[in-house]
Parts: sequence; C-alpha cells; structure tokens
Amino acid sequence: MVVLCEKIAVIGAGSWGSVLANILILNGKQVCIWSRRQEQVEELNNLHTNEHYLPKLKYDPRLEATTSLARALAGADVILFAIPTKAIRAMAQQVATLLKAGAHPVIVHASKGLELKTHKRISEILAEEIPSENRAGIVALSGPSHAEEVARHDLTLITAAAKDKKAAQCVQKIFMNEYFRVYTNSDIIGVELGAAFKNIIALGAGALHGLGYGDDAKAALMTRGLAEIARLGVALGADPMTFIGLTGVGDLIVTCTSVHSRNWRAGDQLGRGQKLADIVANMGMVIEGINTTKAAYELAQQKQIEMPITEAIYEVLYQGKEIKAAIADLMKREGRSEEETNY
Ligand SMILES: NC(=O)C1=CN([C@@H]2O[C@H](COP(=O)(O)OP(=O)(O)OC[C@H]3O[C@@H](n4cnc5c(N)ncnc54)[C@H](OP(=O)(O)O)[C@@H]3O)[C@@H](O)[C@H]2O)C=CC1
Ligand SMILES: O=C(CO)COP(=O)(O)O
Repeated sequence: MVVLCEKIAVIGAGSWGSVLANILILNGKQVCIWSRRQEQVEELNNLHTNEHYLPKLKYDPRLEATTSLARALAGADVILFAIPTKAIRAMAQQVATLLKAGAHPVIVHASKGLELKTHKRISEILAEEIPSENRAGIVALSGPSHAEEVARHDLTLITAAAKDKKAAQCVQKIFMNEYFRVYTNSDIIGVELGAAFKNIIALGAGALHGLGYGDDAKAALMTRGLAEIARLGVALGADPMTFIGLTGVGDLIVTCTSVHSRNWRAGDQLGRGQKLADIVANMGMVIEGINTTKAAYELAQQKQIEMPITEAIYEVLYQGKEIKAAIADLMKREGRSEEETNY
C-alpha cells in the first residue's frame, strides 16, 4: 500500500507537540493540532503563540488548532501523539472511535515513558487500542531533542523507529529539513526503552548538580546509568547496539546535561532540598522520569535485573530516602568488574 504523508494530526499542543507541528508546517505539510483547552486553541489560531509552553516562539500562521478531535483527525495520513505517557491510552481509545472505516494513517508518538502498572511501551499501548486495519504502522519518534532548541532551529538529530520500514521512512521524510535530521531504526523496543529510562538517570544527574557534585560524578552516573538501562533493555528484547545510538546515549547525554530538561531540573531542585510534590506542582509540564522510575524499578524486580541507580532513585522518590544516604549506599557497594557489568 502507498503511504501518503501530507496531512498530519498532532495530538497535544504542549512544548513538544506544538514545536513538531510547526516543523511540519514549515516543511509544507497540512497540519491540524488538537488541544483540550479552548483558550489555548484561540491563542494559537489568533496570536500564533503558546505562551505557557514556549513563550519566545511565534508559530507559523498556517498552523490550525482545534479542540475537536474529529476535525483534527479528518483525512489525516499521519497521527502524531505528543502527550504525557499516562494520557496515551485514553487518547488512543478516543482516536480509535473516531477513525472512519477505510482510514489507514501512520501512527506516530513522540512520548517517552512506560505505562504504570502494565509497564507497557507506548507503541504497545497504541497497538492495543487502535485496530490494525485502521493503521499503516506505528512509529516512535525519539532522540536528543529539546523543544526550546528545535523551536529556534538549532541542529537536532533524532530517530524514527518502527518495525515497518515504510512507516518509519514516511516519518523521516516529513520531518527532515536543514536543521532537523531524522534516521530510521527497526529496533523500536530499544528506542522506546532508551527514551523512557534516560529520564530516571537525568533525575539523578540533576540531583548531583543540586547537591554540588562535580563532573566526575556526573560522568560516572551517566556511564553506569547507561549500563543498567541497557541491561534491563536487553532483558526486555532490545538490541544492545541501540543504546549507543541517538535514542540511547545521545538522549541520555542531552537530558543529563541540559537546563531545558524537566527531569534534570526536577532532580536539581530535589538536590537543593525541595519537596517532590512542590516540584511537580510548580513545573507546569510533564516530568516523565517520576513514573518511569517506578515502572523500571518494578520491571527490574520482576526480571531480577540489577539496577542499583534506578533502585536508589526509587527509594528517594517513593520511600523518602535522603539523597546523600542513597549516594553513600551506592558508593559502599561491593567492588565489581566493569566488563562483567557493562550490560
Ligand atoms: N519537551 C520536549 O522537549 C520533549 C518532550 N518529549 C516527550 O513528549 C511528551 C509530551 O511532552 P511535552 O510536550 O514536553 O509535555 P508538556 O507538559 O509540555 O505538554 C503536555 C501536553 O499534553 C497535554 N495533556 C496533558 N495531559 C493530558 C491528558 N490527560 N489528555 C490529553 N492531553 C493531555 C497538555 O495539555 P494542557 O496544556 O491542557 O495541560 C499539553 O498539551 C512527553 O512524553 C515527553 O517526554 C520528547 C522529546 C522532547
Ligand atoms: O526527552 C527530552 C530530550 O530529548 C526532554 O527531556 P525532559 O522531558 O526532561 O525535558
């Protein structure tokens, strides 16, 4: 079947959805973005701004926003979900009920997390909720990318991952331009897991910063964090090589070092002694790593995979352990061989 990729529905007008929609418009596509808030739709349509999420960005006036999901989906060749992981299943159910017989869009998501309780990846949730006869393929769009930088056309390289090569190539084609370069990858398991798990380590990197630790500590956390991400990822079916790519180490680096990262900022604030509930209440945007820490911790227990950093962060977030005590316990662990614990 020929995959047409001209008309795109973007679900979610937060930081990432709105910037991705703007790229597509600038790339000459027809885009309708869905938001659940009428005042935001009016702001996007009339002022071409999105003050809460990206106060400096002026959106292309051709970008149409709507609160009507049916309108956004009408005739869409591609449906892009860019909402928090916890909202994916309910939105996918709504989308499924509105897709007309004969509709066959490529389903893309740009979200980074695992579902709580089921521990499912986002593409698995989408596959469960959107009938296979109503979709052309499921693609995860992922990699080191902050909305704030993409908004100002800084250089960004990311990955469109799918089992179905044609669907990944469709997504690659619609997004590629002189500042946004997209690779394809068939290991959607590794891509989605790398994207989800790096947020846990970013919380830790932020906490180290907030506590005043130096670059040695941050490099150590990222390296050993990547080892345990890969360990769990491989146990869940990922190709280990994916973790040294854009969606693995690439995204880990950017999220653990950028002031734009909400996960890093949340960790930094924790390190400075703020309460988790206050940090969540004040961020005004999703901090995916908090839920993902729980999901990864539970998965690691189930699969009996050693994930000392994830466990330490879980204890801090969910059991009220002092960060300094968690660090001291990590440092006191028995000496190990690096080769035997790389992943
Ligand atoms: N920001 C970034 O640079 C990047 C983000 N991502 C990932 O993209 C996903 C979305 O992130 P981002 O755009 O940054 O998040 P934001 O917090 O900036 O925006 C979230 C968007 O989702 C909407 N939303 C929240 N809850 C629901 C719900 N229950 N039902 C429907 N819509 C909902 C929000 O609507 P409302 O405004 O009404 O609350 C808002 O439009 C995350 O998984 C994130 O990890 C990936 C790469 C880069
Ligand atoms: O995924 C991201 C960067 O690639 C965005 O990270 P945060 O959600 O921490 O802002």
